[in-house]
Amino acid sequence: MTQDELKQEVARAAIAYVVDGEIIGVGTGSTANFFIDELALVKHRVKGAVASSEATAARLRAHGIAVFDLNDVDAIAVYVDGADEITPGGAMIKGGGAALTREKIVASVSGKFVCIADGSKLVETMGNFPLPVEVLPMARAAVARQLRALGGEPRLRLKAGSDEVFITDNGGQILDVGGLRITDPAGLEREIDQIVGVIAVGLFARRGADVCLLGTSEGVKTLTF
Ligand SMILES: O=C[C@H](O)[C@H](O)[C@H](O)COP(=O)(O)O
Repeated sequence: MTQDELKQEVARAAIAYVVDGEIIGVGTGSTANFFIDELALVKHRVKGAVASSEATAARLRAHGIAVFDLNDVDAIAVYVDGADEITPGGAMIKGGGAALTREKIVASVSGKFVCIADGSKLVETMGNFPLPVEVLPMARAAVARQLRALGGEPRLRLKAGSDEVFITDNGGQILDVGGLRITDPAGLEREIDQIVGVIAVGLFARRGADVCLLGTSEGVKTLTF
């Protein structure tokens, strides 16, 4: 099976977690896009969605799914999103698609985090995938120095195929931090969160996944944490 077929399988499996009549939290990225397309097939079952990015909001709307502002929503039963890496304990690196801050906010008010990922995302120790850190533009160099002091190798994210700096939906910039071997995800998340100028770090350890639907050649495996 191709990676896209695995993503589609887990996206389809995630529909089992949709709660009828509720507003659902929806993540960002290629796997989340497959989920949005599956959700569209059962859209009569949900009241609508809270989106974790402008791109996700646009895709939901294109399918005729109502998009709610998080400020108008008290609680979300289920949040469905992909991951760049996930450990057997349910900690994740996210933000390859630059949506980490809004993803973290929507996940924080959601009762259940359902991670959907192809099997290549499961790792014993995270860090091969450079850790995204969203920063205020004026603090970029100061934050980068502190990330270097933690042993990381930060690189400023540029727009694909260009020399222009990538700007997030929030007006932030992203430092992709290589060279880390993340043996204590919750500790590192706390440490990076405390650096002044950081908007959010793409480590989801203190609020990790509750369930991971993992796409493998033997079918969808369900990991619960
Ligand atoms: O910012 C993007 C998100 O954290 C994505 O969930 C993550 O990058 C995984 O994306 P994909 O499903 O495209 O591998």
